[in-house]
Amino acid sequence: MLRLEDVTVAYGRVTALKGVSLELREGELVSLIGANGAGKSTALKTVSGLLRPLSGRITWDGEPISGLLPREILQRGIAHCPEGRRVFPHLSVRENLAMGALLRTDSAGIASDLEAMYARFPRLKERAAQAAGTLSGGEQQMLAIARALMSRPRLVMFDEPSLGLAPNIVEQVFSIVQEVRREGLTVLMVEQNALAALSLCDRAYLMETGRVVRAGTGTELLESSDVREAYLGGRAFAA
Ligand SMILES: Nc1ncnc2c1ncn2[C@@H]1O[C@H](COP(=O)(O)OP(=O)(O)OP(=O)(O)O)[C@@H](O)[C@H]1O
Repeated sequence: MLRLEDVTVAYGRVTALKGVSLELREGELVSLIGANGAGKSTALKTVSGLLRPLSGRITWDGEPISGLLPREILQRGIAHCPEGRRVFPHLSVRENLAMGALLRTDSAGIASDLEAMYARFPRLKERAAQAAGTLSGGEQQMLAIARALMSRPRLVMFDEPSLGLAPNIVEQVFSIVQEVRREGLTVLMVEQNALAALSLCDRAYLMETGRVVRAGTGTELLESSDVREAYLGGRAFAA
């Protein structure tokens, strides 16, 4: 469905992705893990058109998409739920959700999706008229997820959805990620919480300094001694 082949991306003289190749099949939940600065967020930003690769190819259903504008990528069904939520703080919850549907023209569909989001996230319904910047961190994360889903994507990319949230909220966020996937969406998730990311996913890629250094099923990576040492504090994984 999505394929990156030998993708290189630089910020000026800093090369953040050095020939990254990875793929997602329809309906999969794929995690991207690795230390700070490994290039995980850069990979997502490149897929969503915020950054342009210096070289390499990105294809979506076999069609090249590198070089397209972010809105063109969104129109093709790829939504990005960015790190740090990035809700529009001065807009209301409802307006933030509407922004997610900005490129859609099916007003009846938008209205019914809005109701579906309110049913899934009752807290957002209660706070529909409230400025998004006044929501708690957990509520803002729910809003960022709902906003991404309002575009009716086929692929949704979550960048560090659990970052800075209380443990009970983290659990909720991960259960939403799983729910979204069960509903048939394909998910690409960047996570610092490697244990959770590997436990939830079908497959995962481990990145180090701009390269993919390991790929496999979540279980394979959980069981690999170097992943355990580096990311799980050496703890054995009890299934
Ligand atoms: N706007 C930028 N300008 C210059 N260098 C950048 C910029 N954004 C990221 N980088 C560099 O690119 C590299 C990869 O960063 P990236 O944010 O993709 O890593 P990451 O794996 O997502 O890490 P984190 O978990 O800390 O977000 C890092 O060395 C980082 O310093």
